[in-house]
Amino acid sequence: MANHMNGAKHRPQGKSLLGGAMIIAGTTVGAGMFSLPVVGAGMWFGYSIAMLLGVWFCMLMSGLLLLEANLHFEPGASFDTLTRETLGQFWRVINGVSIAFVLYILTYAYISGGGSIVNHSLSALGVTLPQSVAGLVFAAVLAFIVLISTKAVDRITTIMLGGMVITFFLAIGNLLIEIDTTKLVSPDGESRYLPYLLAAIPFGLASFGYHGNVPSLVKYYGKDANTIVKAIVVGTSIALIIYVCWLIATMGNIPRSQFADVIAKGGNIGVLVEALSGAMASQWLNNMLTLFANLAVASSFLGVTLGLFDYLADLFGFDDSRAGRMKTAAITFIPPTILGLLFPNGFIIAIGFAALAATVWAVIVPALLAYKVRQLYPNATGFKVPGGTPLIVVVVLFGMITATCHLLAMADILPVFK
Ligand SMILES: N[C@@H](Cc1ccccc1)C(=O)O
Repeated sequence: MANHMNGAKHRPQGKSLLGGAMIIAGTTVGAGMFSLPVVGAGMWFGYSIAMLLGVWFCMLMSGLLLLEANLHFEPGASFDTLTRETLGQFWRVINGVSIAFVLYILTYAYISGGGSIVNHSLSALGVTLPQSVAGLVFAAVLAFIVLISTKAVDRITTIMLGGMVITFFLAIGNLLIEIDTTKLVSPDGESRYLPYLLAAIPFGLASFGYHGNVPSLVKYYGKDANTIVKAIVVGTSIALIIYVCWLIATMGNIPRSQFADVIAKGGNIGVLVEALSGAMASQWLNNMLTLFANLAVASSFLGVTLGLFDYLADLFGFDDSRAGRMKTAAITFIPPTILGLLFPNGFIIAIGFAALAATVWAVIVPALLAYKVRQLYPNATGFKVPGGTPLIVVVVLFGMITATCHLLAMADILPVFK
């Protein structure tokens, strides 16, 4: 799920490392995860794992660079303040636009993915709906929760996270036991693998996005660099472990050639879960897997839209009265829902565009912020990410290469597995 930042404010004293790590892991693990086996099918397992490790490292470093810059400000200062005070108006605007874009496009991705998985669940009950209508129902129910209050979102996401942990271990645990290692190491289908890596990198980046929560952690823990660093390292490592298990479970059960089918059907969450269901003997575990997918998308939807809701309320100056919240809800939910009705299957495309915008505010801007604060405060003694300027260059290059990969794949210049 994403953006558990609002939950942080309500947490009582006694701030454990675990709480922060869960905020980061909860934000990181979300819809991006469901795109990984689909976009990784071309390069398959080994290269997918190598890509995840590389992306995890770069996204961890960019988060720590953001933290380094953030610690030069008072707790509570967020992206807007950081960019305004260090990089100036130009970057402030670019940054703000890219954040808003990511939140909106993710909301659309969740409506598309939510429609797909709700539809898959209903079909098991013998109910068939057009997918766009299923997306509308999914969005309407969850938007209502956001409209009620931040507290409602906080309570419900906590329950959902608990449900996710249980259903993940039941369903994936079983899939992990049943994997066929020959599927993992000697896949079927065409013999080209490595060229497909480039087009998949943006999806790895989106899956490891959590950076909106770094300022929230500084606000939550104060200037306790040590604990925040640990929370980010532990939180992103949990996500890495979950993704590796997820790739083993999917690629160890669905043959590579069958992924072409999943992709031809749009690669949406319901289609992937359906393909995975075929590999499961027990109907009960099958239901657990479906429930897990529903909860994962729903909790991400709540997290992201709450972030978008607060962002837009602040931007347009709408207050917290009933009328104010209705206005904010209208601009938060209506545009992505209309998009969901018009294009119910744009899930994978939306995650790709989310990654493109995230290269700006979650990768390049954090590196530039750290570079700038090091120039402004050369004698600072606080937390500093090791690696000096070379590491900053690596992170900026990673962002630029990922953005380029996405644009080239969109222009049909990079090979995409079909
Ligand atoms: N990592 C989140 C998406 C995300 C991207 C960027 C920032 C925050 C969240 C997901 O997989 O759903």
